Amino acid sequence: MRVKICGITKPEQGQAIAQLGATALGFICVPASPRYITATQIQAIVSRIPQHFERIGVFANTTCAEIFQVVTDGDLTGVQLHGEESPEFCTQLRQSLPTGVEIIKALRVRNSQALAQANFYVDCVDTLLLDAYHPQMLGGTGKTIDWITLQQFCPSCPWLLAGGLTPENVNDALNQLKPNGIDLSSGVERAPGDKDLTKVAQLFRQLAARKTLADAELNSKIPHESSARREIRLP
Ligand SMILES: O=C(O)c1ccccc1N[C@@H]1O[C@H](COP(=O)(O)O)[C@@H](O)[C@H]1O
Repeated sequence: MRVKICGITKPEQGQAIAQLGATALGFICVPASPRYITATQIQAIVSRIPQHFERIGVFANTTCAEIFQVVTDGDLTGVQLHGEESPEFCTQLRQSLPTGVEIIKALRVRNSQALAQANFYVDCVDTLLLDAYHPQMLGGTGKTIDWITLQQFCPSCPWLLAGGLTPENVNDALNQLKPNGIDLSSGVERAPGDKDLTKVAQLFRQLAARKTLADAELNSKIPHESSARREIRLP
């Protein structure tokens, strides 16, 4: 499962979070956010992590030219659109970005009708992300979505769950939903932009324990297959 830790502002924290098990690091490129950093600051962080980690820039209601510049200067592998970007804008952005750059469209879920919007985006983005709705803030709110309303959500492209996830509630969320990945920001912070590495480590311990349990359950369900595999290996 993809695990994106977002709102990173400090090189040493980016490095530590990658080592702890994140698959993606997120950088806030929205000037109004307390987690905002420039392309030069992003570059300083990503230069310290191996190339296989995903590096996602979060934008809201800006231009294709601005996004292109930050992607290039910051050496990003993907962009997350967190504002009111239309499907047409996503299509236009695809044409202006280098090939292979992932486009993630965030939908801020106010009610179940908001999920219907997903249909308009599935053909022009790579991935959807669901975040909680807040009347004054675009993201990083720490508010959870009412997960029950997402139980029928099954878009034809991969999707990430965001919104108020913490090491304490992530198990509950993943017991109810099966996203392709999760995205955490304020739930693993001491203050905006200052990640709490103890909480990040706690998160990855929870996820590892879940995986061990799931693997054990799977193995107990296929005893014949595993003994057949053992027999094949015998001389
Ligand atoms: O984090 C921000 O400051 C931010 C600003 C503008 C747009 C998006 C932002 N963050 C995104 O919000 C979600 C959820 O955050 P949280 O876990 O509830 O704190 C996450 O995808 C961030 O990328």
